[in-house]
Amino acid sequence: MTGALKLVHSSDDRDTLRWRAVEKRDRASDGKFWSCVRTTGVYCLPSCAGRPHRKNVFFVDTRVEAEAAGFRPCKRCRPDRFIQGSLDERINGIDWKRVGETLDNNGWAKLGRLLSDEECASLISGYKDQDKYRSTVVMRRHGFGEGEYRYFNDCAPDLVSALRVGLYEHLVPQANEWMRALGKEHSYPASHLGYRRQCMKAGQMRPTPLILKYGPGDYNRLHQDLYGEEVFPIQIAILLSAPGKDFEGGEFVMTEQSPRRQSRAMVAPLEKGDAIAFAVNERPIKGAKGIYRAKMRHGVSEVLRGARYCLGVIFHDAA
Ligand SMILES: O=C(O)CCC(=O)C(=O)O
Ligand SMILES: [Fe+2]
Repeated sequence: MTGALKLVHSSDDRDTLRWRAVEKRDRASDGKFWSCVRTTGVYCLPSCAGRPHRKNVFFVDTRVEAEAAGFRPCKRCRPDRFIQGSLDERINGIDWKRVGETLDNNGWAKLGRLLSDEECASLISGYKDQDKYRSTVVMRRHGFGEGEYRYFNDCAPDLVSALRVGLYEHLVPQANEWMRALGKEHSYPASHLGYRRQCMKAGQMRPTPLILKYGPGDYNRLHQDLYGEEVFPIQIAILLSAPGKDFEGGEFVMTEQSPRRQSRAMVAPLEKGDAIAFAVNERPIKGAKGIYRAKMRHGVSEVLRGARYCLGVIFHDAA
């Protein structure tokens, strides 16, 4: 009997163990829980070098809880940069409620860090491997800017397919909501496989995930990634290079054009491995007199130094 009882830890016991891990700066505990420090308003990894007082600290199981309670990521241990688990686990761990609200308010939302340094490196090194791609686009030739990009063929790396399939499922409710708000009949199936069938019916069968590569002086003019009638209204980009280290300049920029207004410009600060979700074309905005349509465009400012790579995940296929 006593043996069985011993297995049941009270939350006090659990917190004692957690505090011990914090005291030891135990790396093995990173990602298992997060410490919120009331006095500073930040949350940390157990291995953080900071030395808070026990009385000022409480623990939460997820980052989403820490952020929801109003805590900011610690600048020292960068709990927001910590990644673990399978890609699906990372995708499921995103605070999709916040992403949805931010997409509604701004037309774009950061998803946080999604890819590890190793994953970024493998996508970058795969760029030279022509067999993986169905085509290479030299941007100058089309007046798109300077730089080039390659569309993956149907045998894209597992990582890219998993991103497309996994992210799609979380964006569908928002996409369907936007269609309703815009008064469009269009709707999107729950799975990306189902959606690819819908694209196929519209004659859009060529995969659109791509890698873009920019060197010094390169840039990407403001544009929309439309490839036919069938459009999924939200897309994702993931920065694969480190700003300030691998390259300088090259900011991800967006503009929003609302009826009878000047364009609004927005810059998304991204770090290596970070993902951003943004409106492909139109999105609904709730105004005082009802819902109106805003048009978004995105692009990249000039890269001043180094090399910048980005993975683009567009959900509709191309004609
Ligand atoms: O390089 C970038 O950050 C922009 C990429 C882009 O245009 C896209 O992913 O559609
Ligand atoms: Fe694009």
